[in-house]
Amino acid sequence: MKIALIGVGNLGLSIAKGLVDQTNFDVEQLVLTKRNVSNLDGWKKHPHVLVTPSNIDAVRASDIIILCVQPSQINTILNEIKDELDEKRHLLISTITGRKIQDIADVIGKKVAIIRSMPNTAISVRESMTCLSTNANGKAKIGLAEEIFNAMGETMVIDENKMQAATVVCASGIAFWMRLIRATTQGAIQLGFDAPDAKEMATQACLGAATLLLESGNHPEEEIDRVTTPMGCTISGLNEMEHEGMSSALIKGLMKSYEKISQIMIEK
Ligand SMILES: NC(=O)C1=CN([C@@H]2O[C@H](COP(=O)(O)OP(=O)(O)OC[C@H]3O[C@@H](n4cnc5c(N)ncnc54)[C@H](O)[C@@H]3O)[C@@H](O)[C@H]2O)C=CC1
Ligand SMILES: O=C(O)[C@@H]1CCC=N1
Repeated sequence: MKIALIGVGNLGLSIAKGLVDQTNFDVEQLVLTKRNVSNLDGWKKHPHVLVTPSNIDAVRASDIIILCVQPSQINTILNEIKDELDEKRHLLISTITGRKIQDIADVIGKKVAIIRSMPNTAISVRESMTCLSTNANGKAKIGLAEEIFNAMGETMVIDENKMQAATVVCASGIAFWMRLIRATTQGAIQLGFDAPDAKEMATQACLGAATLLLESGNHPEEEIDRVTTPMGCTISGLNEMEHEGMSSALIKGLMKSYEKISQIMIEK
């Protein structure tokens, strides 16, 4: 595959790392673009990686173009590359929050296959939960998008009208989990562990909980029932957390993030 990543910032770099480390398919060429490429020098040592400030050169050299710029930057990029896009050759994959497939199609004015994706930065370690949507023009290439993102985690094809919700749960979601891990780390330090040990304990406990749910297929509450010994310490702690609004705070946070995406959608 010949892939271009347009705008390699936080997410683009994570995808680049995931792509060069995955072993499911060959990346014949990976082109990375950014306005100022000076801090991408390390990537030049990778075989098959090309670094350039030219989005047009990247499109010319690639079949699959992954757009990773901020929502406010996307129209500038689309106007810059649209004349180079070929309806038969190119697959355009957007990671842009709050920008619909139709918004992109309207700017480029061609029937290029467009797929909207929502990965998270754990794509760098091939553990992303990536949601994908497409419209009629992209249908034939959804399998290709699944192949790409399945090599770097799990994928789910969803209706585009659920993409905002998926952004909050899966992409913002890993930040929410990390904040919970940090809070657990702080608690463990207060209980006497040094910071590195506290972080390792909190992180592995989190990984264990997630793996248990994924592998068993059980509902979280079923597994919680196995941990909460009657009159024990776990239920005392859990109930105290609920009195302080833990579940409510998380749900309210998800709703607030969702509302913010609606605002980003208006600010085109
Ligand atoms: N950061 C994350 O965890 C996730 C981000 N997203 C979406 O991905 C997109 C990028 O987000 P981030 O990586 O966080 O932003 P970022 O600001 O870190 O990266 C954007 C990059 O685009 C580059 N850029 C700007 N104008 C350019 C141009 N004309 N040509 C080439 N490169 C240009 C910037 O230099 C920067 O490196 C956003 O639309 C965001 O909503 C989606 C899922 C997760
Ligand atoms: O915070 C943001 O707007 C982007 C989208 C999801 C993760 N980062």
